[in-house]
Amino acid sequence: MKPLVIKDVSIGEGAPKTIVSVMDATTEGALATIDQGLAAGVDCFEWRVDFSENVHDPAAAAEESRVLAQALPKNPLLFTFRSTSQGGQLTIPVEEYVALNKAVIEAEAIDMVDIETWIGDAAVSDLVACAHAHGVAAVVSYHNFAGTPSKDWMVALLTHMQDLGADIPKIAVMAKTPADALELLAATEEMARLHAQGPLLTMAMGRDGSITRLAGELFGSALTFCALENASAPGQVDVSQARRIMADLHEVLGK
Ligand SMILES: O=C1C[C@@](O)(C(=O)O)C[C@@H](O)[C@@H]1O
Repeated sequence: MKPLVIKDVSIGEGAPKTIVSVMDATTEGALATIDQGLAAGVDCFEWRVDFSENVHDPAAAAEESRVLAQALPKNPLLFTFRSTSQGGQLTIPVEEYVALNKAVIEAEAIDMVDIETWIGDAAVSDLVACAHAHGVAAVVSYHNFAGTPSKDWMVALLTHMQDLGADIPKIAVMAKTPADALELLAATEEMARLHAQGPLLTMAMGRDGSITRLAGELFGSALTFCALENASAPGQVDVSQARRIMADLHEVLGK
């Protein structure tokens, strides 16, 4: 598996890299969150545009992406519109979703873009091609808040995302039992060992899934979403605690 190097961060090498969500309505608020994250040693930032006052204005969102990227000369910036069914704040028609993502990609300020699978393979491929044409890495994502599908189903989905051109295939499922966490880890391990061409991003949400957010170095998940002040999904671990635990695990694994 080849690491994905973006700015000063090598994703897929060593301990998983931390990422926190920026969930502010205004640019000033987002910049303050980024400052707070940088001070806490966060590696990557996810701008959750579904919280932004610019969400219905692609040109304003593109401009905001430039301002946020300027605050991050060394750390990757992921752009995400998260739909309601996937755990986000609102839902927009696919055409509006594609137009918003294209406007921000074409501004060439962001480093990665999150593309939700529910929009369908044709729209996913269209956005992946647009991202690659502008030097932006594609994270193709799937969320399931109802439960954890079988290992084989998750491996098939991760493989399909990769076939669609994803630089980072990503799945988040809900763990209701510790066995669900094991299922997600087994899918991640199998995908990493047999099929992955680059880094993966997988997690089980909820209290019983938290362990999957910390153990990625061994099982094959290269990035982990953490809580800065507020969590953006259930089961996220505080970023300082996650960094400590993952640094300790990295040391143990190196022995
Ligand atoms: O896709 C993800 C992962 C996530 O849902 C989590 O479970 O940590 C949090 C979201 O902000 C992010 O967009």
